[in-house]
Amino acid sequence: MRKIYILDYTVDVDCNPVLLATFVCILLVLLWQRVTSRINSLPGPHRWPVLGNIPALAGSQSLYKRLLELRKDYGDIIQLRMGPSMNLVVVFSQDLIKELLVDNADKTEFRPNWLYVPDTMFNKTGIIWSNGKHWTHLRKFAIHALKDLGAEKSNLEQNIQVETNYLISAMCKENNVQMDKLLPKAVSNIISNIVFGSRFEYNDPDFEMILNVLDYIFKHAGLHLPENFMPILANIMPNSEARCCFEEKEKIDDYVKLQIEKHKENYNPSETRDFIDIYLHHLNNANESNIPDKSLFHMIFDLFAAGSETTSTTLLWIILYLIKYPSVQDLCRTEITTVAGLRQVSYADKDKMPYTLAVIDEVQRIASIGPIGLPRACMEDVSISGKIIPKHSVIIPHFMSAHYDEKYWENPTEFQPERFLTDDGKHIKHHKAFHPFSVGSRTCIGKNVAEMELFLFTTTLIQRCRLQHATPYEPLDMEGVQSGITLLPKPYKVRIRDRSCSVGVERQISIY
Ligand code: HEM
Repeated sequence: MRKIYILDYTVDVDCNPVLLATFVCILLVLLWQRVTSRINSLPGPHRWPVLGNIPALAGSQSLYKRLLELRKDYGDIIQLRMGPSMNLVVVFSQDLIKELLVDNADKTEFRPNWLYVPDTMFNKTGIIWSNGKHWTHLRKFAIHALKDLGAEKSNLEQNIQVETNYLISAMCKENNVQMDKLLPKAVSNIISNIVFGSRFEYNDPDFEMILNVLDYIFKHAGLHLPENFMPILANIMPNSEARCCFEEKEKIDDYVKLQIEKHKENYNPSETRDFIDIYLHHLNNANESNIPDKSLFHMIFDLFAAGSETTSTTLLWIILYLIKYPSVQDLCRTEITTVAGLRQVSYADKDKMPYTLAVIDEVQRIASIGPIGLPRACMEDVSISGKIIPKHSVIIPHFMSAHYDEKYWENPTEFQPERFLTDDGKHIKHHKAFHPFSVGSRTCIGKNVAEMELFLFTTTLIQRCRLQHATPYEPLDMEGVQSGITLLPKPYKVRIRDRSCSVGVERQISIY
């Protein structure tokens, strides 16, 4: 036995060098945790050695809910340690989220590109997961390209109208259609039109593959994956979900590469078919392009990843609320048919349909499909409400807490579309604490596209179909399940009556 002196600790240990080294390592980790927990004084649950607070979050199916439970104990800014060294700060309530993302936008607009899973998948080069000048260039480019392609003009509108017609005929064609499989197809076809200049048939095997991969990634690549905090697990865990995500994504990568090559082969500088053409024009025209070639490839994945699942999940929630509140559905239908009769609804009609818009907004608020935002990071200390969020923290704005903030919303747990209407009921009222598309310098670039899709899909569906709960003896569960990134409604069944057909064909659709 020998005496060992480490700082102020004195210990007797056996001289076996392996045991000695292990012992010293553990001691250093404990000391490190003790020192850093004193420096960082934000409240949070007890941290375990090495694992930190991973056990506090593990097993919780819905991360957003677990965080709300922790809020009750630790307040509106909580700090968690993920693994041995990653600091995670969760911020609740409208006032604090505004202070964080708007007042401190320049300090909190970063993505934490040390989070292993998204960092490996997005490779720091797309819009979603890049930072600095590269991100600014790509974001600007994509916003302009979406505008040029008609995100605010008739091109996009026509594509959405065509797709709503395909969707409704697919819904009404057979019994027991699975809506959670059909809606992502309709919505992804809008992105496909933007990016590739064409839509897919719903049974196209490439399309099925793209959607399956996106679905897998959305369900599995959330912040909850332990590989994010301990990358080594991706190599040693036999069924590492992170590794499966990387393998799945390669399938989309191969498809996108092929499409870019095809576009290059029949490229015509005087024609603009889609996003890929705009990019090729940019490469041809710029003397010195600030956007590297591989970025196109990553931007395309970003648009599919960010624009498909989010929109289709919102539509699943809208249908759920319409069957839960048939009188709301009737009011929408009266408004829609008064304005448009049986003709195709256009986006210009929206100014005359404030109630229907208010219903869409209220569903986005109450369902909060992105209950917690995509992770941000601060590259320097940020002070909010007198508390310091330490440099290099991963920051999570809890958007659902803003959507239910009693300071800004009366009876926030109640579904009240009228709260989004002006007193005379003729216009939409804007609310400070409403952030379905986030706030600050990193807000969603697809907001205009998404709003047009939500309006045209919802109005056309209500205009053409009567939607009813197919199993009214079973209560509808309005609480969602967080599936990776988004909050999905629990399974429900809808009876759908096609109003455009005089005999009124009835079908049943399911949302699993
Ligand atoms: C209802 C549908 C949608 C919702 C709820 C939604 C919501 C969001 C949210 C919450 C963010 C995170 C912003 C942040 O970090 O603070 C985001 C980012 C983003 N969204 Fe959307 N989105 C939707 C549709 C779309 C569509 C249709 C597109 C593409 C056409 C799109 C493209 C993007 C991109 C590229 C980003 C990353 C922005 C950046 O990091 O700079 N989104 N979206």
